[in-house]
Amino acid sequence: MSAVLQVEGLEVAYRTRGVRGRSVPVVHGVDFAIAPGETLALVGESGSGKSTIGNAILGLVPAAAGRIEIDGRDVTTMSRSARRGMARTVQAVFQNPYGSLNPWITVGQTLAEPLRIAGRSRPETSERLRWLLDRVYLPHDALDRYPSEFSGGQRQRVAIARAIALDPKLIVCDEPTSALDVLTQAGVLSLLRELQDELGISYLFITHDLAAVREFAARVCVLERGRIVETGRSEEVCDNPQHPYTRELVAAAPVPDPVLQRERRELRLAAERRGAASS
Ligand SMILES: Nc1ncnc2c1ncn2[C@@H]1O[C@H](COP(=O)(O)OP(=O)(O)OP(=O)(O)O)[C@@H](O)[C@H]1O
Repeated sequence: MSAVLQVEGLEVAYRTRGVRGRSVPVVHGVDFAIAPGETLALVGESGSGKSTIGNAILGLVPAAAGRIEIDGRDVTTMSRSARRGMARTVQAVFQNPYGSLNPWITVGQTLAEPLRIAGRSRPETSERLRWLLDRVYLPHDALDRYPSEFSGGQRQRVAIARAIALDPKLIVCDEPTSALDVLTQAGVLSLLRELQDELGISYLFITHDLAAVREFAARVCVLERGRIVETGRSEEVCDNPQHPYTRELVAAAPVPDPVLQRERRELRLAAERRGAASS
């Protein structure tokens, strides 16, 4: 099966400020691929270039050299408008659910925006909004509420709903749980996995958290100063006591997110009641 994402010889450099600004390379000849429905984790110390690679894939920073093929199309050579069109295929979930949602618009407006840009009709949009909320276990009345009325985990679920609105093939998850408490982290990861099983999405999972990698990703690339120094199955990298990164690993059993569990239960009961009433 052909890869959803193929990165070859990727180089990224940032320009320093000022009139004598020079180019500082931070990603050096990175290669990796992600298959349909697969999760690949990108781990490495702070500053090793993980987010820069994610941002290059999302078109937020330019590639200095190399290819980034998404769904068979090299996005590094695309025009801006063609690149914007790729938003249907590749989406992102970022670390901070407090900052990534516009606080001035309702959840309904947030989720409707990509659908409006994609030209969906009003009836299609309202049906899709309800479908999205069901997928992330939020009640339909969430549509009229503002981000400030939700917990961090619930906001991250809104961000996930927005990311899946247009059926993307790939989601770049850049530290999607690191701003959340431990209980909520496991809930968000289990939701991402559930969506992967249902919708076949691929994830590039950028993280420091090896326990999460072990739980969530089949393969992992270890990045050091902008270079991939190791690629392997996550159990090989995470369970190897000799590996320098395993020192960080806390053997954390997945912990259920109590809020997500309660909401799932309530929604299930409500659906059962509706079913009983209509039969
Ligand atoms: N906008 C920018 N302008 C200039 N340099 C940058 C910029 N963003 C990142 N860098 C530099 O690029 C290098 C890689 O940063 P990046 O954020 O990709 O690393 P990271 O592995 O994601 O780190 P962290 O885990 O802390 O998020 C670092 O040296 C960083 O200082």
